[in-house]
Amino acid sequence: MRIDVLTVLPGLFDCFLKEGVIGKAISSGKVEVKVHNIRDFTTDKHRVVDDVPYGGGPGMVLKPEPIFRAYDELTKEGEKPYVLLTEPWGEKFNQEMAVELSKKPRLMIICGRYEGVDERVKSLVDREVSIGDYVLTGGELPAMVIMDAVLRLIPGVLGNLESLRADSFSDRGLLGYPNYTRPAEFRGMKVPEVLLSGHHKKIESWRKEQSLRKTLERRPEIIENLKRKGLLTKEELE
Ligand SMILES: Nc1cc(-c2ccc3ccn(Cc4ccccc4)c3c2)n[nH]1
Repeated sequence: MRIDVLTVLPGLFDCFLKEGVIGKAISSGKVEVKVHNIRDFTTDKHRVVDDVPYGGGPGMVLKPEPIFRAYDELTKEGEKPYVLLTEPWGEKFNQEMAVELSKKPRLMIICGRYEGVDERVKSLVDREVSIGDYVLTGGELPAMVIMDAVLRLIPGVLGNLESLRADSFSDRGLLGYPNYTRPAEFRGMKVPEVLLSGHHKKIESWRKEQSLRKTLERRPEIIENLKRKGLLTKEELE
């Protein structure tokens, strides 16, 4: 997969693209992520990317020209990207959308700043995406959240963990099961016996039951959603 990011703050992505699972996926060439400074697509001496809003009002708006110039330049050759615009009030990002986006060969993520982008930029956009009902200062963190959730789903990015997670609950949006590691008892808190039993079938069913129970308690709508889509097995429904 290739992702092109358009932003006026490219430096925000430096650590994200170097560290951890994402950093390894990029350095190994499993995925390609290019961050482009919108300012590099201006033509004036002062490299202006924003302007005051028509009709008055506070703050500044990102001008359409530099963004369109970047889009034209970056789509001259190769497959057309599926274009996302991060927005405070876009479609809510979730695991289902992450799975869908992970199947696209190429993404472009336009990151707004200030009061947002000129409305005409949305003629380039396939999906306006919000990462939650809270207001951030710009679209870069949402872009990193989306890339993190999408890139970890690319085959080979999670390495050998991926196969072990083949039927991963989290990819159906179920909440995770409790994790424990040594010591077996810590400040009087013991690790559940089943996890020390070495009985893999029992451990697997305990974990599945924990995940379903936690999801039913905290996010019953996820269970209803999976039931409606027929994505819960018969034994999971019992
Ligand atoms: N989930 C989520 C996404 C964003 C987001 C995304 C892009 C931009 C571009 C500018 N801002 C700041 C802004 C604040 C208020 C009104 C309009 C714009 C952004 C915020 N906030 N929260």
